[in-house]
Amino acid sequence: MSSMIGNKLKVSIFGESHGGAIGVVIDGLPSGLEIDMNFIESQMERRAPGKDSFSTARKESDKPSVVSGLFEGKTTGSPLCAIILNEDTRSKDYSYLKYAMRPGHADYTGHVKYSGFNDYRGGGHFSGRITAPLLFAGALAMQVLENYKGILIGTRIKKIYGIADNSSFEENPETVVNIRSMDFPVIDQQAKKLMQHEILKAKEEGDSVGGVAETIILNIPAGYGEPFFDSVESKISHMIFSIPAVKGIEFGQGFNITNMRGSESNDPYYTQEGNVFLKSNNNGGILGGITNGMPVVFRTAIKPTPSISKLQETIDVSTMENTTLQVSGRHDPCIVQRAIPVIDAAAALVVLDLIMEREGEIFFNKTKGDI
Ligand SMILES: Cc1cc2nc3c(=O)[nH]c(=O)nc-3n(C[C@H](O)[C@H](O)[C@H](O)COP(=O)(O)O)c2cc1C
Ligand SMILES: C=C(O[C@@H]1CC(C(=O)O)=C[C@@H](OP(=O)(O)O)[C@H]1O)C(=O)O
Repeated sequence: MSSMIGNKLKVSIFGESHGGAIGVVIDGLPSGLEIDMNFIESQMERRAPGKDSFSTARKESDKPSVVSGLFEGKTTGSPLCAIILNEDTRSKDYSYLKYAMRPGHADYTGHVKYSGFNDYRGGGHFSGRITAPLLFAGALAMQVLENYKGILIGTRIKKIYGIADNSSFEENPETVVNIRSMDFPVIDQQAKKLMQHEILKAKEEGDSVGGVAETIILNIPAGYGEPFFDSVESKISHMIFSIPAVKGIEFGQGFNITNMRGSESNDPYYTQEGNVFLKSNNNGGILGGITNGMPVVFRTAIKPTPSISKLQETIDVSTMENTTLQVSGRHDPCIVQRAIPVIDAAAALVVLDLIMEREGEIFFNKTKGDI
């Protein structure tokens, strides 16, 4: 199993949904970075389960406890470890799921790979719950990026089950920061109502829906990225595909760029007072795997929640017979709104790693001004 990601900034996550706790170890953080735990907690609250009728009924406080690497509000330079307790497990919901494989979840693939020794309760290490420690690490990275580099990240819901928010996601600091304060971050309020209606309708019918999230990374300077294999797109995609339920990612115009001619898709350059700008951003802020100074824009496709109470066909791996299954228990009828802060955080980890690859600690020492 590979539970570690990052080059200079290494993040390792651990735990299972129904175990004692889940957590994260962040290795490679420079010492002396000021960390505001209130900011991290506010991001974790955005993801926490059990808040409303659009999400799972499992209630977790998701209050992180830092056990190392932080002293008097500043990083010490040693591995920073945070733990989040699992307080509201109800493992009996999974008693019949030891052998009956949920279609769409990782039950069968996990069973095969780990020879049936995997903790299947609550999806174990495959659970969306494991995004809580990832979010902790990413929220820490987000505030370091904001405070030391002015880089801002925000994600909105672009689409839920065919209902699209067609208003533009303005590439400016106000929009990107404001979107983070919304519980259900849709810009067009009419579209928001229709999306919420679709979620509740699916829930009533014992079903689920998915959708698309759109992310903007603002104020990222030109020149970051390590082609060939550590291009910015590759690193972001690697990270985003680690989030359970993600099934696609596109940058800039994405697949739509194939409907354009080169004369339309090329982003023209111009210069003003010695600085270089681009007139459009069809390439999503990345060329040759390197940032070009425009906002990095990407969209993430999130599938409908696999655990649904509609009758489904499956197999029983103990008898190797065909069977049927209706999943009960507490599940998100839609994952998109809860994945939004996780995507912000995951993107922040990639950007911070890219900066550290290029600038190392010099960047922090320079900007801290105390060394
Ligand atoms: C925040 C979040 C919440 C999730 N909630 C649920 C859930 O309640 N029920 C469920 O079956 N899957 C849920 N998932 C998705 C599954 O964990 C995921 O589909 C499963 O691990 C299989 O991985 P894959 O879809 O990436 O192939 C959630 C994912 C995330 C990121
Ligand atoms: C607990 C969380 O979400 C869980 C993600 C999840 C899954 O299969 O991914 C299944 C459900 O777990 P349980 O059956 O234990 O309630 C969700 O509630 C969380 O995100 O913190």
